[in-house]
Amino acid sequence: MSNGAVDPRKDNHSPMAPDASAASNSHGNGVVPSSAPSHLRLRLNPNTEHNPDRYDGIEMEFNPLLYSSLERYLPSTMLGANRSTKAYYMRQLLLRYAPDGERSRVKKNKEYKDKIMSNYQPMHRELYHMNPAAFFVSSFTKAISENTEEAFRSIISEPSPGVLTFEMLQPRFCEMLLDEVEHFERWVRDTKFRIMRPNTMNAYGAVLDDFGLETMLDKLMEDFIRPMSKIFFPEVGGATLDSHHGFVVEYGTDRDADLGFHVDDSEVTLNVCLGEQFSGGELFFRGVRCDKHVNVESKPEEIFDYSHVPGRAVIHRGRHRHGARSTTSGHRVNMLVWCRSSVFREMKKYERHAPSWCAECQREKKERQRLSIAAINLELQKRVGGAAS
Ligand SMILES: O=C(O)CCC(=O)C(=O)O
Ligand SMILES: [Fe+2]
Repeated sequence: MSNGAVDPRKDNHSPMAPDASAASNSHGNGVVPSSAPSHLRLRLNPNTEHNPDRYDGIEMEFNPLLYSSLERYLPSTMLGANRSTKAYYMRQLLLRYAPDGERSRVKKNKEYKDKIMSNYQPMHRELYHMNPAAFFVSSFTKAISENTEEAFRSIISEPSPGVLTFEMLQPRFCEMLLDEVEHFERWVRDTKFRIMRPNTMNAYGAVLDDFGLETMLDKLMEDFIRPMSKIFFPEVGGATLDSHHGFVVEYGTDRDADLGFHVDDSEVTLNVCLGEQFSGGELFFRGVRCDKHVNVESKPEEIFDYSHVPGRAVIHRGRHRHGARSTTSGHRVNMLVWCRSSVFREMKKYERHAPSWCAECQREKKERQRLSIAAINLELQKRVGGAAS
């Protein structure tokens, strides 16, 4: 991103956790007074003479236009309040309806998928059922069947802490998936179907779950990603991954060029390069951070660049800040599986301690310990000095 801040990357289809930038903005604008408006009622008819405020620039979950429209329904005593106060009250009101909103979002998504599934004819049907012997290289399936840290370590390299890479996909699988994605995109163009892109930061790419690959990717998560995450990322819910968002991203001169600095909406991300010929497109990593520290600068030892190789996978925590440099020639396609743990997300809400996986929280904790040990030493020296004199 141009201002250097980290973008919490979201997909369009899953419930949104409060993201770092929205949280800091709403506090920064002073939008959140201390008490909730339990008594707030709207007028039955709008006050058409009232000229509502504009709500652009206040980052909250609902569209600014919705706030402007709703403002005319506020009780007359509220109309003279400042913009932040009005926005706060309207947001509380809208949130009361959020569960319904969520239900209708899920329903719409199902309708969207059903429409694709009943019209799209897959090209390679064998992709839609997990077949480890045909999909994966033998070193990977062997390590998975042994399922020990030692077996995984024998195929993995960890060029920077928390960034694990290994050979994963057979060239034939990569080719077939590339064909399938192209075939799907051709169908989208021919039928003028309006597709949803994988997330908020890509203009190209496709959601694999939307055109039939959801069950296969669920199996990929359960039987292949989770066993590794359980060993290497237990502190972010690696053992309890239970849902995923699977998609492909596409880069090149006639596609997206690069991808800004961000964190994923995942606990663990699997990123595998499918091909084809390209130069550039390196992933750059900048350390793991919690919401509070997402924009804290990186330490030199956290700076790491990785060059994609077709068939090779990278697996990392979703909160490991990263981005992709420009693909300067050719065409690069990567498959991503953002894996989530509902248990981890629920427990995070009640967590009081600094998370063990945030490098900055751990640095702060060590600094506090260092200062308190120094203070104790100083006090001891004073006492010893006092006793001696
Ligand atoms: O282009 C890449 O390899 C990175 C993609 C990525 O980080 C993402 O889609 O979340
Ligand atoms: Fe990412």
